[in-house]
Amino acid sequence: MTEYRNAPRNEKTGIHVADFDFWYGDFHALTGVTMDIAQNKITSFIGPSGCGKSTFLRCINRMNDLIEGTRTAGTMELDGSDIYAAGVDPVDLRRRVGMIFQQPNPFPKSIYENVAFGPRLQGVTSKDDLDGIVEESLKRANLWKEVSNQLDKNGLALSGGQQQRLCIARVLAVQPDVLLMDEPCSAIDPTSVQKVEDLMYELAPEMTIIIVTHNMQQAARISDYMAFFLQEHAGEPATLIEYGVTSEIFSSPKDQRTEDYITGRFG
Ligand SMILES: Nc1ncnc2c1ncn2[C@@H]1O[C@H](COP(=O)(O)OP(=O)(O)OP(=O)(O)O)[C@@H](O)[C@H]1O
Repeated sequence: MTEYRNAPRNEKTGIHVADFDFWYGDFHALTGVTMDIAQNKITSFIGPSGCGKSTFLRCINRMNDLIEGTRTAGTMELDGSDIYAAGVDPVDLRRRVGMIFQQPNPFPKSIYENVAFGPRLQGVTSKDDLDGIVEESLKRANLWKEVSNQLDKNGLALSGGQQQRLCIARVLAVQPDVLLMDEPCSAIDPTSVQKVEDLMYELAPEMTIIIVTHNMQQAARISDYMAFFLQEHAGEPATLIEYGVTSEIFSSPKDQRTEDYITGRFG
């Protein structure tokens, strides 16, 4: 293993991954991923289309379990506990490891109900407690000011950027340790992009954030660490090529393939 795929130095490890492989049925999508993802920092996953970024992201909260015939090999641990151990409840894992998708996907319910949904499932019943959680979550998602006087409005009636922040509020309401974001800004307007990026900065000190992005400028702006994935040959699994401090990868990539990608020579 090349040294530059190792853990960021002087950081606490949030997610430890070693020799991790993933298959969709017979299709071997990812191989040999080894990385320690820093706790309470922002890490971006970059790479050409189809190099397994989203697949790997979805392994972290076992979303791929929902796809028939998938399997994994290797180690993936959250705060030292095996994510794939027999006793792990994927629903509980997904509360700790929240996910935001490219297309905002609020429930067709009121803004209030969207945010209160998770806490209710966790057994919060008091109206005062729920009111408090809804307000706090919407504030943390930078949406409160825009919606505080219309909490009964259907979440789907909001703009795309507001819907995305509503989805973030919905995740924050159950107090996750990790936030996975799969191209969260690619379907929203530039002003909302700015708001989501501001929000990521604000949240990072208290949670581990991982973002898949095709936007190099965004990766450079927001991420502390960056991981470059590549499927080098068609039909062969993709893998992690280079991983490290974002500014260092941009200024002096150690692998020629990383350099070729970030300078726009392919992908
Ligand atoms: N549900 C699935 N079943 C079978 N193969 C899949 C499935 N989802 C993705 N794949 C395949 O796994 C590989 C990795 O796909 P993935 O979506 O993880 O890549 P990506 O890097 O996130 O791509 P993009 O940047 O285009 O979103 C691709 O070859 C893709 O076709």
